Formats: sequence, C-alpha cells, structure tokens
Amino acid sequence: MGSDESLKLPFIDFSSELKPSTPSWDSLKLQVREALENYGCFEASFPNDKVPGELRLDVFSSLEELFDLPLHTKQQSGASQSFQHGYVATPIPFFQSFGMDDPNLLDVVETFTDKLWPHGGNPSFSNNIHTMVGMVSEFNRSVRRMILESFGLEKYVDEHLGFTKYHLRVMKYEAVQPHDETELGLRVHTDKSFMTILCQNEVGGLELQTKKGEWVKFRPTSPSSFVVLIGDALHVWLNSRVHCPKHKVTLCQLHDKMRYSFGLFTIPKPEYVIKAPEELIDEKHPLRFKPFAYQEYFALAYSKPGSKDGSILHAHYGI
Ligand SMILES: O=C(O)CCC(=O)C(=O)O
Ligand SMILES: [Fe+2]
Repeated sequence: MGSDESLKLPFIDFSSELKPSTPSWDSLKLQVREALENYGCFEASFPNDKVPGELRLDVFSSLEELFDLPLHTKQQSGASQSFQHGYVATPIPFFQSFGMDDPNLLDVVETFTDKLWPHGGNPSFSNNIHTMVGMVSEFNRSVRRMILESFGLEKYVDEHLGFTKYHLRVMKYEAVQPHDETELGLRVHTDKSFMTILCQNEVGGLELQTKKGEWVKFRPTSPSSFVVLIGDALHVWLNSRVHCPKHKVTLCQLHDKMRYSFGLFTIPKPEYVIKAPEELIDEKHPLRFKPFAYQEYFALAYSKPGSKDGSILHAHYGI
C-alpha cells in the first residue's frame, strides 16, 4: 500500500515547561496518549532554548565527519555482531550506521571517538553527540512519565524509568542510480525498544503505518522537530493499549543530498521481564502477550532474517 499524501503525523508542541502536576503537563499527557493510541508516534517540536538549532546543525556536521572517515577506520569502531552494534554498511542503497550502547555516558562516547580519531580524539564530536543524547534522553523520560500517568500507572514510574538503558544509532543514506523513482532505504520494521526518538537532516524519507494500516510520510512541520515512536517493548508492557508503528525509510532518487539521521532508543535492561501491569488487564483488555525477558526477545528478533516487522513478537508471545 502506498502512503496517503493527505495524512500527517500528530503534532505536539513542547514549548511549555515540562513540569509534572502543572496544567500544561496534564494537557500534554492527554495529547501524547491520544497520539500513541492511534498512531503510536507523533512529531514533537521544541523551542530553540530547549534544543538549540545550532546543536542540531553541529550534530549533523559531526555525523558527516564520522561517515567521511576511511572505511578501515570506520570498521575499527568494533565489528558488528548484529545490526545494533558497531559499524554496518549495505550497498544498495548505500546505507551505513553506527550503533553504540550507553551514549548517555561521556566516557563511553569518548572511547568510541578515540578509536576513530586515534590522534587526540575528537572532543567536539563527543560533546555534540553527548549533549544531544542528554537533551533527548531527558525529554524521553518526561514522555514516558506522561504515558504512565495517563494510564493511572504512577506507582510504576520509578521502576519503569529505572529499568531502562539507552542505545544510539546514527545513519547515513545515499540514493544510488535510479531503478525506480524511489527505493527502500530501510525495510519495514518495528523497533524493539520501549521508545525511539529520531531526528533527521533536511532530507525526508521516513514513513510510518497507523493503527488503521495507512502509511504516513513524515514531513516535519518545523526544522527543529523530532519523531517519537513506540517500540515493541512498550507496546507489550502496556498490554497493546498503544499502537506500535511499522516504519521504513524510502529515498527519492532525484535527491542528490545525503540523508543523515540520529535515533535514540530507550531499551529495557536485558534481564527485565516485560509483563503488563494488572491495572491494564480486564475483561475488555485481556492479557495480550505472555511475559518474557527482554534479552530473550531481542535475541530471537535478531536471529531470524526477515522477522523485524513485529510478526515474530505475536508468533512467540501473543496470546
Ligand atoms: O533513519 C530513520 O529515520 C529511521 C531509522 C529507524 O527506523 C531505525 O533505526 O530503527
Ligand atoms: Fe526503526
């Protein structure tokens, strides 16, 4: 099915102060819940004092610098055991990515940077990435608190926030010579995370599928927007009360610019057992998934090629 050009992602303006128990917080949390129930995602916009436009530009120039390194240097960041870690490159279209666990820790980012720039590291790269991760992860904690509050699950907030870690993936997409007008940059999948927050440079391409099955192209309303989306882990933990959107990236052949994106994935700690709280289980909402340890699902999802679209989740754990 093609995308419906008239559809837009829900848009939420986060310019007010994000302080729990304030009227603006309570209004935002209802908007967040409504967007996630129907779309599983939304566009979040921030004023310049929260995520400065210059920081965004600095992050994208740092990514250009990173992907411009010679191939053998990029491979030194650690061989990839899975799509998740180290450097990955695929030829058509030319897609490259780097994955890093715990990017919220400055020494982890610096160790990564020192491997790639062995003569003195690259302090501005480390600072740009680490600062952006800090801002996005703080925002992510607020959104998850809003979601739990909106379902009356305040008592789980500390447990939920405490059992998560972060993973960063940065990507570069390059369209190759046309076979067709558009081509697939990243195939259809759901994220395995609790939540993912993405930002991209000015080159579009992200498409997400709504609960009704329509594909929506993400066209940012403002250049300072992020996309927030639900992954399998939160979909299961919330007993399917929020949608988990399949998504993909398509590239327009006519675009001669590179597409860069930055994704911060909030993931459960490996041993965390994902089990819906009893408050979300009733006659109208029977338990939808058997509980499982996150590492078990993660290993399963990455062991079977072609199983990234969420079907394996339903096949193994669906009730
Ligand atoms: O590049 C993008 O905008 C999307 C990336 C994505 O969906 C992923 O890494 O899981
Ligand atoms: Fe994704």
